[in-house]
Amino acid sequence: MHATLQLKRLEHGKDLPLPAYQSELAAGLDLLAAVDDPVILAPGQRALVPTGLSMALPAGFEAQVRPRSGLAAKHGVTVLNTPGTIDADYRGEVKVILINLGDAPFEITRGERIAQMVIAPVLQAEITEVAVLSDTERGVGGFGSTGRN
Ligand SMILES: O=c1ccn([C@H]2C[C@H](O)[C@@H](COP(=O)(O)OP(=O)(O)OP(=O)(O)O)O2)c(=O)[nH]1
Ligand SMILES: [Mg+2]
Repeated sequence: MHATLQLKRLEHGKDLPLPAYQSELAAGLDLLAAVDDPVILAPGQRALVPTGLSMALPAGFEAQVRPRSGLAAKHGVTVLNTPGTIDADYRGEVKVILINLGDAPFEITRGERIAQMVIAPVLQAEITEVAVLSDTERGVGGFGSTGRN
């Protein structure tokens, strides 16, 4: 599937490279921290980190902001609201909500790759209210209901 992603570098991100796929078939585009000064995340602390980017996704697509496994495995740093949702009609700055679940302070420096963004198709469903739902074998069972005797 082909889609064009329009990216705009904001004033405070003009010197940072545009996100790029890091390998031929990479799913994610790395997002960089557009912080001026380093930000120290204490254990348990979170921060809304600017990327210096705004964008226009094609209609019918979203961008998902996801953690980088390296930061998670090495430092316990992840994206709090993963997967973050960027709507196709959002024109504000893309920001990343990072949280430090590790046990040491983590320093976010300018230009560091803090998260990745995956472009994915979305379906906007037509909503219709009903009084009765169709019967199924599963019915109301969930939360570990299958495979029991
Ligand atoms: O990790 C994220 C998640 C969201 N956004 C931006 C793009 C998205 O289109 C907008 C709204 O996100 P969301 O719908 O998740 O937040 P909300 O709390 O429901 O805010 P709103 O009422 O603005 O929809 O915020 C980001 O920059 N980063
Ligand atoms: Mg919302």
